Amino acid sequence: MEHVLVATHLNVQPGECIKVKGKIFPEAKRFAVNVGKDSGNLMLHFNPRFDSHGDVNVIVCNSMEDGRWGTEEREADFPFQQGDKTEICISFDTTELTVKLAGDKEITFPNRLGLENIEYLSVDGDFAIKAIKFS
Ligand SMILES: CCCO[C@@H]1O[C@H](CO)[C@@H](O[C@@H]2O[C@H](CO)[C@H](O)[C@H](OCc3cn(Cc4ccccc4)nn3)[C@H]2O)[C@H](O)[C@H]1NC(C)=O
Repeated sequence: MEHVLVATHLNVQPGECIKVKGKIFPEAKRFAVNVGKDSGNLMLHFNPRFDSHGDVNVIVCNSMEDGRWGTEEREADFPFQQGDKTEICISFDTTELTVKLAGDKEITFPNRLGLENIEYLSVDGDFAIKAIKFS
């Protein structure tokens, strides 16, 4: 997937929130929000798939360590629609990450890398960013 945005040299602390607001393309196949240390060390690859890799309307979450993917987790909820505006809020602590989604849905994912801060954010795929907010 092509990068829509890459932010580096961040210093997001546990309990702080990374808010990504934007619009999903009308014909979107997939998009991803990645947070971690750098492009090869991701605490979370958050990847909603509308129709990609044989997945239809599934959120795939994974981690990446030294360029190698971890074990995927697939979520039951899929609060996304092609063409819609959406906002996700990622926060973390030493044990897990929390992704707040529209409709008060929430997804958690283990902090497998045990990172104490987030230095890297990228947004990839069929998504037009409106705003990024660190709070
Ligand atoms: C059933 C046997 C094959 O399993 C499939 O294996 C595919 C290839 O690993 C899985 O698709 C990959 O899943 C990853 C998350 O686990 C990512 O979503 C992959 O796409 C995003 C992506 C990022 N990058 C950049 C990259 C790649 C390597 C190192 C550094 C950056 N390349 N592809 C995406 O290609 C796909 O989710 C997986 N499907 C299942 C059902 O397990």
